Amino acid sequence: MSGTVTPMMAQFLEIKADHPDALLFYRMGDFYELFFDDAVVAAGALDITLTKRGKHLGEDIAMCGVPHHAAEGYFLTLIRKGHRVAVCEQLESPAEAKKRGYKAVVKRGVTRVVTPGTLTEDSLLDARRHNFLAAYANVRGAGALAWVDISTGAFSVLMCDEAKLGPELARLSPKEVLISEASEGDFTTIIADAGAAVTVLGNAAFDSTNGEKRLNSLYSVKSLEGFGTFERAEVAAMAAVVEYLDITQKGKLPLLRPPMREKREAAMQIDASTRKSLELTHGMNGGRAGSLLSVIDKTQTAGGARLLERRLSSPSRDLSEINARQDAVAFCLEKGDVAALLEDKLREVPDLDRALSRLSLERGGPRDMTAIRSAISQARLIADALPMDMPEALAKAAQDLIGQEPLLELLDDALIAEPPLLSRDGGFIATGYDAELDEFRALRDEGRSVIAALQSRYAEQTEISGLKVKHNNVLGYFVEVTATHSAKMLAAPLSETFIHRQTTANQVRFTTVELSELETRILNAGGRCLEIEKRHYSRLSASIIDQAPNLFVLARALSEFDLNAALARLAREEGWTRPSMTSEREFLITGGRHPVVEAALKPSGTQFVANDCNLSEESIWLLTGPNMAGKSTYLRQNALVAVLAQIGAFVPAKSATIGVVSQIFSRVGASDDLSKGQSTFMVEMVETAAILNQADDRALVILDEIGRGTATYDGLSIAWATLEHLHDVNRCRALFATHYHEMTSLSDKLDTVANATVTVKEWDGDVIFLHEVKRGTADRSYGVQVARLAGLPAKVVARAKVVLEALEKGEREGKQKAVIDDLPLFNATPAPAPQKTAPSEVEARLKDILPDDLSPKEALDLIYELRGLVKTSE
Ligand SMILES: Nc1ncnc2c1ncn2[C@@H]1O[C@H](COP(=O)(O)OP(=O)(O)OP(=O)(O)O)[C@@H](O)[C@H]1O
Repeated sequence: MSGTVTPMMAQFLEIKADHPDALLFYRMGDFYELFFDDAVVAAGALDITLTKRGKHLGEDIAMCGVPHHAAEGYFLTLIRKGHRVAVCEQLESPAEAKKRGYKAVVKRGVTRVVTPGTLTEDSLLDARRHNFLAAYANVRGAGALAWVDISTGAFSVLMCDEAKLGPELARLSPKEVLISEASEGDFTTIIADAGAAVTVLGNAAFDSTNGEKRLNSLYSVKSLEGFGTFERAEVAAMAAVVEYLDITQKGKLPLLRPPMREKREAAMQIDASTRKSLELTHGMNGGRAGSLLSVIDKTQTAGGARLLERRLSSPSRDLSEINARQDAVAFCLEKGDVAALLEDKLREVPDLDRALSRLSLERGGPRDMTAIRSAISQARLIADALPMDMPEALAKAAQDLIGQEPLLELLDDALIAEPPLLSRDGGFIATGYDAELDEFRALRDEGRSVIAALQSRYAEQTEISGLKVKHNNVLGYFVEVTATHSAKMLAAPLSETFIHRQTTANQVRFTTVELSELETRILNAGGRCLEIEKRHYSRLSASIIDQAPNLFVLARALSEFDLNAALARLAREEGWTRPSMTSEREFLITGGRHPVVEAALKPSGTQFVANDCNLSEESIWLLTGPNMAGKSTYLRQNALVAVLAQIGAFVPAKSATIGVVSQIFSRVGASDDLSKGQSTFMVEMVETAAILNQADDRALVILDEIGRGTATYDGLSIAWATLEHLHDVNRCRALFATHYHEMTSLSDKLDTVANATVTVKEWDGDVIFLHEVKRGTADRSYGVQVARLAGLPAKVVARAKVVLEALEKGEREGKQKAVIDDLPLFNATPAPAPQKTAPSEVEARLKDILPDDLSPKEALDLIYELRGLVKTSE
């Protein structure tokens, strides 16, 4: 048999051939099975047992499987590990297949390809984050990036040249990026660096002419002009996204909203490394923890949380937009009762966007419909409770909250309060909605009580009290008695009513004409109920999808209210203030704080020390100060204040006046990028170069210890020249922290450079950090003292002090090298460990004395006594 291929295996191989790059989950009854190499890979990745099933061309076929009801979790694990999954379902029942012939194989086909960018299930998604699928297209040198969140339908596109691709991907953090075969080599690294999966599509998917046709038919328009004027590259990128959705969703396209054309000039520019170092939406470990987002997110709904993430990823630089957003937050803050009511109602709002998209992909259920119902009804309640005089942004959103009353009424009438998850088993349509359905339901349910009545009648008639009417899938309904009653049942007169069906070891089973008729009626009623409910489900689904564009707008309005109420709560709870925004180049912050560091200090009861910053007059501050004093914290807190101000939030400060910031650059801390073959110093220089080449006069630049990764004089020279360049060429606002005290003299030469320092106190040889930023320069670095606090062995600290003193003396006298040569050699023998000795006689005697009780005479006597003791021990 080794050379033959079973019909089922032939079917498997045919389907697999169409999906070579995905793990094929092949449905067999209640399981998904994987075969051959797929099985080996999946068993390893999922840590499940690898078995064998038959042979193919003489070789064992490797196999593993997972139960279908638990499959989602396995999909997620595989996707997280970088795999793609093709889900192959049975397209007919085994009974249907049998009709075609005894050996016919059940028809199967791939219904969906699960990839990182195309997830829709709540269980596979983080509700509070977007899950973007992006495509990058390049048409005759012009680049464009399109991205979609298929779980919400939001679709955007942006002209984006190659140099800007990295920063844009860092902003969006998509899960998957599509590129064409032709550009495969060029962008793979940039995409992988952004943490996204790279998916390569044939060049045809990026064809802009066919793409335009595809998009026109998707949106049922003659031309895309109604949505904006799109460049060829933009059309190509959008078309690739749509093509890919078509492939992975097997023709069931999600509800895509009309594409939004983003303009780069509208948003504050933040590059990838700045985003990372400021930890805006992701902490250092890549998750939400430790990020600014995690500290400021007080939203009640998943949609609100996603809107906040979106805003924080691209703060605005449009003054009127920023002011309008701040007006909305200020309103919620002033009208505390309105905000409280909003929050109260919003708490009940489910994830409308995602429910809607699941319904459109036919992956939804009755609970998605009730989610939509309760979102609409909460929106209505909110709209009714809102006052008339609201700021523009809220007034506009309030209008979008209403208008869905007919749909609400329909869903209210049609659906029960708490329906089941799946539509498959029915039971979600409300009683009284459809008279025919109610009738069949009564018959179905009544059938059960009729069966019970029949059972007691038969028990009486046969005088067999243990007689039961049961049901199984083979016989349907049947009468069952134990074998002891078999003779009685098989003889007249009972045999005239009870027709023998089956004898098992202990039981005998019968049917009756009456029972068969009843069975048919009951079964039909159940089937009819399901049929009717299914029809209603499709109708309701269509009514909802018909309203999808308006529902997306409604969802957006709810998110807007949520976000503003949340930002107001944040301002109230944390005592934040409204920044005053201008179109000039001011930057004046009093009592500024770092929200994340402050939150981290809170549990220990440590007070965060607030600090001022004024770049309005001298636009560059050169900050010196000891290690650990709080320089990096100070630098970042000022950048974060600017970011928060421009998303429309209030800021952690007593007061703030900020001229709108166009770009933020932050070069803080150092890390190797060994994957790119770059050393710490190299990474630092690449990032510094980017800043010096790009920062404009409205930028805010933060540079922390530039040049520390190389020899002292090289580092100092680079830092010096960098500062001069920022001052002369970039003319931006900047905070520059350094340990090179020599640089403080630059403030005398450059008119807009000021010196500032973070203060410390020295106490008994130790440093005490005051974390206060003042104008002026630091006198020393205190590096050695800080090292001591870190637990460096005492001997090393002592030695370091000696070397430091010698070096400082040498520098003063201009003969550094000679002094180093003169230093006594480091004594490498370890210091003897301090020994614990028993107290001496003198110490023991002293311990017993109470000095206050001694008269002068007794004290003198004691001295003689002690002296005597010392003598004896000598
Ligand atoms: N304003 C502040 N108020 C209270 N604590 C602060 C403040 N600023 C910083 N700290 C505390 O001091 C620690 C060190 O701060 P930071 O890393 O900013 O110092 P640094 O001067 O940049 O140090 P280094 O020069 O060694 O990099 C912080 O983790 C925080 O706990």
